[in-house]
Amino acid sequence: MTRPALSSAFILASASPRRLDLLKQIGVIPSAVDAPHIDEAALPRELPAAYARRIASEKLAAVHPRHAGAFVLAADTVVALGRRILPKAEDAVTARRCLELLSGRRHKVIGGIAIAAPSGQSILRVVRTDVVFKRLSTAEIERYIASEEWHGKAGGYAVQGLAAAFIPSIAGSYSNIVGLSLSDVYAMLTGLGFGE
Ligand SMILES: Cc1cn([C@H]2C[C@H](O)[C@@H](COP(=O)(O)OP(=O)(O)OP(=O)(O)O)O2)c(=O)[nH]c1=O
Repeated sequence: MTRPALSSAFILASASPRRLDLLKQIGVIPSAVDAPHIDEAALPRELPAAYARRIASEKLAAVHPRHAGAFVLAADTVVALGRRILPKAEDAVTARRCLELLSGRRHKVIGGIAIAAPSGQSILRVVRTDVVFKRLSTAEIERYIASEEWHGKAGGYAVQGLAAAFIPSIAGSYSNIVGLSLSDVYAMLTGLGFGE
């Protein structure tokens, strides 16, 4: 099946290959990728949704000025256990700690999406997906750690890989967990006149 490509200049302000693939899935082919470099530390007592919104908007603000006249999209994915923001796993110790916390529990994946239009107008959305993890044995956690699939992932897992075996139910957008809720991106882009 060929997907019709939508045509305005579109900058993806994200280094995430997942986000690039997700956009391609709905026929949005970025003309360029320009990754933001910002401080992603949470503020004291900052709640997960406020954090996702702030970071997505700061990523957009870091990249947008370099691309006047284009659509620019930035996003952030946060794994939240109650009021607690889990880290992006960059090492095995962090990934193991995340999996131990998620084991046998329900958590939220919160996606912040920020898009600027050539008109200068910009919009922000926060999208929530509920994810249930089965109880994980120590052996399951160690096998998952050995897979390295947790690397660079919020909350230390990737639903699009082996971790799918640990997730009996999801409520809400699946693509939001992977990195970008596609129905929300589509609604935001069409609302801003993209592809007209
Ligand atoms: C929970 C989960 C997260 N992830 C990924 C999506 C994001 O790439 C990453 C969260 O980190 P982000 O900070 O949202 O994004 P990033 O650092 O990859 O890219 P950039 O800041 O340049 O936009 O975790 C998955 O791929 N699968 C999952 O199931």
